[in-house]
Amino acid sequence: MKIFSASQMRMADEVTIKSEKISSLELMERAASQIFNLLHHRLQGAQIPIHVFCGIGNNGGDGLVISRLLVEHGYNVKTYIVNFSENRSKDFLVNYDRLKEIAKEWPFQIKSEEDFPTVQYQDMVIDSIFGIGLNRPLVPWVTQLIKHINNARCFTLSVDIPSGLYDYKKPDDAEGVIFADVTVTFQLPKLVFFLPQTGGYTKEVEVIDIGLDRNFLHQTPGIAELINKNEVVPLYRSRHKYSHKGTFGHCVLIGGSYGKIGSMVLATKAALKMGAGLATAYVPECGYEVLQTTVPEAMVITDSDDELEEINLDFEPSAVGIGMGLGTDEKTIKAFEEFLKENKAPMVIDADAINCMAKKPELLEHLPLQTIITPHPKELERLIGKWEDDFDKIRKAQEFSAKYRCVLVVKGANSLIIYEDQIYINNSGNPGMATAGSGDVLTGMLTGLLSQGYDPIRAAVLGTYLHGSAGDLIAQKNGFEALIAGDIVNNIGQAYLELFRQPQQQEQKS
Ligand SMILES: NC(=O)C1=CN([C@@H]2O[C@H](COP(=O)(O)OP(=O)(O)OC[C@H]3O[C@@H](n4cnc5c(N)ncnc54)[C@H](OP(=O)(O)O)[C@@H]3O)[C@@H](O)[C@H]2O)[C@@H](O)CC1
Ligand SMILES: [K+]
Repeated sequence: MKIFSASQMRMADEVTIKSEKISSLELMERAASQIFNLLHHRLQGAQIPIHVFCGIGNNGGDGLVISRLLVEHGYNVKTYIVNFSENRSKDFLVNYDRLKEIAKEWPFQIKSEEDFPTVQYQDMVIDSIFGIGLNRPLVPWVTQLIKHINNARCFTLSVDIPSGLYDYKKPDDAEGVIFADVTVTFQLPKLVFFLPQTGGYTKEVEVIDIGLDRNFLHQTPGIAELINKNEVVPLYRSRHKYSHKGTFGHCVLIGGSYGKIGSMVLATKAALKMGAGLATAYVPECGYEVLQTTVPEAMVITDSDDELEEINLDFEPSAVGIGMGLGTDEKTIKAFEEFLKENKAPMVIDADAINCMAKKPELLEHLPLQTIITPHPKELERLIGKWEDDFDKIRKAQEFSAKYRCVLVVKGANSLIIYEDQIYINNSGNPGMATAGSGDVLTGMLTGLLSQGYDPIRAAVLGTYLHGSAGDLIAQKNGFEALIAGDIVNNIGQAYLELFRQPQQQEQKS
């Protein structure tokens, strides 16, 4: 599913108004009535106090429509106008008058802290203060109002985006943003819902289709693509009856050092479980017996005793995964450099191989085109330097990717796959996957896909999704805490099957 910027959303709005020959007011009515329907369906007329906080722009206008419909259906509603500006939008004003016509109680004006209403824990709040139009810091009393609403800790529904969130940078005050239980957002999800610094402002996201112009949505490239099942199914390549193990390549996993051979066991097994035809593990001598015993399907080549000092392969691999438990000893860096100069096969670079490159950036010059690099945030920082906020991080990662023509898989709650100006946001996975060895499994999985001839961007997107999906299958059975990396490997088969099990519901998960 595409993600648009605020200006693209505004453009979609305008195009729809022209192509459908409807007014912006009608579009607002259509969008906001859908939120009302959702609420009505769940509340079934319950008489809990509902506080609707409306700004003075179109997000506020949406709030006024919801208020009116709630009043018309006999709900216990209080409407507030948050007067942060005199510049009221046209459609706000029309809906303001419409509400006044039918409501017994006129909207209450909030102009300063003295006007703040009491909101109780058992009440409900509809947050329609700011939408995607927020473009500068809030005046202090509006920040206070947001904190006042948050303090009530009552059920809060944000319209389109939690108020106080920009769609292009982190908030000025981390506490000056509505903490929403659910955000009902129009037509397409917003990037902020999936980034570590801002994703936590809403527990759930529901995307509602408000019928914006299909052609425009289809033809306009988004700023990012959210990856759910629907997006990855077309990436899967089915197998032919007459294929043989040579068809699926012979990959090599390189890494391991004394005490860190387990990472290689996980990665090697994962590559095979993903469908690589053959896999060789290249490890120091100390890893030989461990690998032969725990992954009998793999072949093993060994180097010196406790860490790698040389990488000499006696075959041309179809793909390489390197870095798990590798260490960053000078001799290992040298071996890695020599290997990079020789190697032509597609690669996945992880963990200590990333740290080796951070120590010796010249290594980056030798990467094969579209090498996949899979850093966690600390490793990423070693590659691209510090960032201001998540948006700056993405920009810097894009520049890095363009400079070295590499695919970055930035690991996190929603891993980002970045290739030059393309951004994919993985939407599978869960907090249980923040566990030792989870990254080693991912590297093995991506190597397994490259081995079968998947191109690197497809491999990165499909592999990251399946990794998260395998984790989700475990969490459904065992919960988050007991999830360990070996279970992810064991569920790769189920994750493949899950791709084709049932069509996905039109529902978003944040
Ligand atoms: N896209 C669609 O298809 C549809 C969109 N719809 C809805 O429209 C919403 C966007 O509405 P919006 O553009 O009127 O902006 P909104 O967020 O209400 O802000 C209001 C104005 O406040 C101002 N302002 C900004 N920052 C400020 C600050 N710190 N302190 C004070 N003032 C500040 C700024 O105006 P400025 O003063 O800069 O001229 C801004 O314009 C969207 O989220 C969705 O809910 C639906 O109705 C239908 C379909
Ligand atoms: K809002």
